[in-house]
Amino acid sequence: MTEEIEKTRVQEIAERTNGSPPKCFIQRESNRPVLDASLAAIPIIDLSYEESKDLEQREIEDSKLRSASSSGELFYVLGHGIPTSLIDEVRNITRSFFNQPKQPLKEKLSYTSDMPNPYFSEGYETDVVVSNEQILDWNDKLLLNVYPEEERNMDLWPQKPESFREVVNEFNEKILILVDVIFKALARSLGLDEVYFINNGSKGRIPWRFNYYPPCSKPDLVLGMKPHSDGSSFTIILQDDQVSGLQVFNNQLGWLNVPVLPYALLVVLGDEIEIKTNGQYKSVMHKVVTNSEKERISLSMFILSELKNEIGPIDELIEDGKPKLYKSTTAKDYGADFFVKFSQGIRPLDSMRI
Ligand SMILES: O=C(O)CCC(=O)C(=O)O
Ligand SMILES: [Fe+2]
Repeated sequence: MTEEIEKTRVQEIAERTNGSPPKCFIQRESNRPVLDASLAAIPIIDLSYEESKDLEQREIEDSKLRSASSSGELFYVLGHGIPTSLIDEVRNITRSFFNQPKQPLKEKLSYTSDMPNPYFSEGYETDVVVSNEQILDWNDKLLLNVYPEEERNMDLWPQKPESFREVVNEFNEKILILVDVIFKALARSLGLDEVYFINNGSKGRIPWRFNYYPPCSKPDLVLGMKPHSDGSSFTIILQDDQVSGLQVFNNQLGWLNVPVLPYALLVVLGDEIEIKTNGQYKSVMHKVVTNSEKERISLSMFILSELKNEIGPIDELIEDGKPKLYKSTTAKDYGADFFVKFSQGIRPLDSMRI
């Protein structure tokens, strides 16, 4: 089955088996999800103050950001200036690519790359199988390098729905602005020059991952996505507007369900920011659970450094005799390491600690 999965997709298996997961998807007992976990209290940061002259309110929002980031919480952002109609369109093209109206598997498989990219796989994919012991995630994804434009591989961009490319371009323009706003707020909240991250290549690449989780008849035994933290500085996630599934790990309370907030965007800090801030800000552990009733979609946009850049603790943040807690590496080497470890459920960040 693990070999077969490379030629088919979870959606097809789910349809063939009526949502009943084959053995390679069944989690070991210790990793099985708690589906009725409590709801996480997610901070909501209003970005509309970021570019305004109301510095007092901006400081309030920055301190919420500082508090969430240093305690390993994810947060929602509102006041992001992206029209709700565009957000709806992004969800529509995502559903439409995977499922509505039903797209033949063969057509979708034509967007699978035959040249694997060691830093970030591209195209219509499911879990990369690196070992026979591996337990697979119950999801399919479409990965596209959206930014910078020179790195786009247009052969892998769906022709259907017809509006796909236009909607991605329009959303990308808004996301690029939002990324700057978030980077500035992060830098300010750390006491760094506002443009620190923007000017040193932290906004180097932004691959997008459209995720599709089919209904699963055994949600208590299977995971939509295994526990992980992202390799990015941060990831912006557009969640399904109706179906929840994302869970976040809280040190005191364990795994918690992330509530749906339809027109807010979720920000999840990743490994790059934890390394750069020498652990002051935390990369967030999260996973996805499935359900037996409804399919679920999401879109993750990973904000990653330029490949040639060094990722290591920032000098200004290790002054005052603070010890360096993380090694330095290049974004290229970290990406390659991440790619191999992610599929095996190993956290690459652990080998960066000194
Ligand atoms: O589906 C989600 O809500 C989260 C997906 C995720 O964690 C990822 O793409 O890295
Ligand atoms: Fe993630």
